[in-house]
Amino acid sequence: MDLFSAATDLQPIPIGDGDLFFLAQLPLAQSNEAILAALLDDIAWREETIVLYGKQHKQPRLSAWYGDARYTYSGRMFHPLPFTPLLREIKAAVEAATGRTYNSVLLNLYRNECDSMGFHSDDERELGPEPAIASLTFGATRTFVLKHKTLPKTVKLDLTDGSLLLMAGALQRHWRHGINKETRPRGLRVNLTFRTIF
Ligand SMILES: O=C(O)CCC(=O)C(=O)O
Ligand SMILES: [Fe+2]
Repeated sequence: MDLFSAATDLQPIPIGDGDLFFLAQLPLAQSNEAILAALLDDIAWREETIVLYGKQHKQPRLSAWYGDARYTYSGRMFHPLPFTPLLREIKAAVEAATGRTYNSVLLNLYRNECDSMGFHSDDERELGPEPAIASLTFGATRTFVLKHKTLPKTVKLDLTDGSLLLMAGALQRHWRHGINKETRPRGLRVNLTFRTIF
């Protein structure tokens, strides 16, 4: 093994109770900056509202859903928009790197340090018992936090521009994950999670 060159394929992160893999830079046909700019332009970003204890809240981020399948998320039915050519191109690169196929993608736009995602498992029935979820990041680095459901274990990963994280196996069964708000200024970040919906 060449210890001095950066990995070009997914490397396992030994976490236990599930499978986690990381690649610092997914090989892509365009620069990260060009893809980020195109995603900001192309994607139909929406500010969704969620109802918590009968009260409406704006989600602390923008989101969009593209794919071939219908999907329920937080009890709501989402009708995905059809994949754009850019999303198909990115999906092909993610499929090549992960050796799996996907039929939908959830995109999240974190506008600044105040945007976040609460702790959750991507364990909806439609994703199957051991879902493979491939998470691709463009723009600002944010810390991805995993918390074990029954053990006092927390794992933190910096998801940097162009990086790919693959969650698979029993991970969603045993761990929750989320993105916390930050106190120091953060620029804009786009994250794409590719999934297969059955
Ligand atoms: O933004 C991230 O890195 C996490 C996204 C996520 O967990 C999800 O879309 O389910
Ligand atoms: Fe998630």
